[in-house]
Amino acid sequence: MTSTLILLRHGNSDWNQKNLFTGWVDVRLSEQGIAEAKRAGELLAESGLKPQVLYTSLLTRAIQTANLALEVADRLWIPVKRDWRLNERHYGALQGLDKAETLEKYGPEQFQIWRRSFDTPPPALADDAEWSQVGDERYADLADSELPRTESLKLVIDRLLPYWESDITKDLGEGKTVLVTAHGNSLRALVKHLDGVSDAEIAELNIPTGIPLVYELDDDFRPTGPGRYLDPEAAAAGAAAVANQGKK
Ligand SMILES: O=C(O)[C@@H](CO)OP(=O)(O)O
Repeated sequence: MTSTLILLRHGNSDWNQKNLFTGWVDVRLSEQGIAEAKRAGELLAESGLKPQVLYTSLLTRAIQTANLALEVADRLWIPVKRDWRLNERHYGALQGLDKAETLEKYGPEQFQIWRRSFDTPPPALADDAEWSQVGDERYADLADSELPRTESLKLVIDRLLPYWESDITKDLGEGKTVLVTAHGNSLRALVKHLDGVSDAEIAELNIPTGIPLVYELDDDFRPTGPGRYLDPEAAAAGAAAVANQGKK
C-alpha cells in the first residue's frame, strides 16, 4: 500500500527573526511565521492533499504552525500525536546566542561544524543555564539520561528513527496521509533517512520554513520518487536564506 507523507517545518519564529540559535528553547512564531503557516494551509488545500493524522514536536512553534495550516485547510479536527523525539536538535551551549556574533567570534569553519557537521555536537548546556530544559514539565516522562544537553544531527537521528519506525510508519502502513510538523534539523534527519543522503552531503541540505514537502512512500516506507515542495520557487529561496544565516 502506498502512502503520503507531508513534512512541514514551522514558520519563521521570533528567534529565527532575531538570528539566535534556538534548539529546544520554546519560542513562538513571528508575524512572518504566522503568515507562512497560513500559506502552508493554502498550499495543502490547493494541492488536494488531505492529512489524516498530525504528528508534532512538543515545541510551541511547531504546534502553532500545524494548527494554523490545518485551520486554513479545514482539517483542524484530525487526530494529533506529539512527541519530544520530533523536537529540534538541542543546540547545547549555543542556545540563545546570536548567530552573527558566534560566526564572528569563532570563524566560519567552527560555525559550520556546529551548525551542519553530522556528528560533532556543540558544547553541552549547563543544567542551571538560562536556556536549559532541565526541570521543564513537558519532559517529565524522560529519564534524566534521555534529556539532551546538546545534540549532533547523528544524535537526533538516533532518537528520532525509533519513533518513525514505531509510530509514524504505523499510520503510513494503514495508507494514511500523515502530516509531520517539526523543525529544520529534525526534518533534515528524516529527509537524510528517506533520501539516503550521505553523512557528508547532508551538510548542504537546508529546509525552508513553512513550505510543505511531500513524499509518496512504498510498502517499505521508501520514497517512490523525490520529495516535492508544494511551492518549489519559495522553497529554493527559503533554503538559501537558511544556509546564509549568520552572515549579516
Ligand atoms: O537555531 C536553530 O535551532 C536552528 C533552526 O532554526 O538553526 P540552524 O538552521 O542554524 O541549525
